[in-house]
Amino acid sequence: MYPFLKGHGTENDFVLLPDPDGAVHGELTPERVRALCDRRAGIGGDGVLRVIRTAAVGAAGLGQDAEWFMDYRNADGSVSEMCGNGVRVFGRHLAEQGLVDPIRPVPVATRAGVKVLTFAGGAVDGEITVDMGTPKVLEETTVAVGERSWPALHVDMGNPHAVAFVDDLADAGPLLDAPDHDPAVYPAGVNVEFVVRRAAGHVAMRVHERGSGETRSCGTGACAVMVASALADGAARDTAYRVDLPGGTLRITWTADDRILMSGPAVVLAEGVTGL
Ligand SMILES: N[C@@H](CCC[C@H](N)C(=O)O)C(=O)O
Repeated sequence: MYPFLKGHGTENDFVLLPDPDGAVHGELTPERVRALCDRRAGIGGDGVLRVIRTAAVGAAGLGQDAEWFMDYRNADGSVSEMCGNGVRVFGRHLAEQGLVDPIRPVPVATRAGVKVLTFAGGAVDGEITVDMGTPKVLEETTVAVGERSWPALHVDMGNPHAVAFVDDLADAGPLLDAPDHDPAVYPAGVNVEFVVRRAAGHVAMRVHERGSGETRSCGTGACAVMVASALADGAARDTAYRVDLPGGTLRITWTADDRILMSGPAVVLAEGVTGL
């Protein structure tokens, strides 16, 4: 038996595995991740966040100036570079356990580099803002669902995203199957976002996540959507957008010095032990 917690950020939900010194899990296998994320036979989640000290990971280049490393896995057991909702939940867990001080900025190492978290008013249960770094805007591509296809913009937020503007979010249909994309452009797969405009500086989206299927929210996806929307609106840099998702709302700011800040809630709602 080993400890776990359950948390979510705008209903993008995760199983957290405290493993500070890397002694609990050893190699976290895809089979175990799938068992934990199973919504009927497991705890259930869109992904797993292993909470491990950077020093225990032993890999160079993860950001040795951050004490903690977010080891993120998708529900299908695959590894991803980054999870925007997950890193807020990860930070809240560390702060609630007294492992970091929420009064100060908290650096967290990820496979996409160090992300710095700020807790509004130093409170663990308030809004958390993540400095997501500089977005990379890459090529125009296409995504397709069934017979329909849309032009899309390839935005890299540390992990890959294809953002497509649609007339109606229902147009994207039930996103039960992975949208088709060009494997030459996305050799490691892609997260696909469908977006509609609501008002100036306000959009709504649905997402099909690589490795997890349709989820209620995706933090890196909301950042990619904001970048694509701001570029399309000619409003890039020094601007803020509200992004509505099925599971809640995130506020995304593109700063004058080309960084993306994502603000939203994080909840840790249960803890226990499991033998899965
Ligand atoms: N839900 C996450 C993204 C998780 C990783 C993604 N599915 C991928 O494979 O890149 C978020 O909030 O950013």
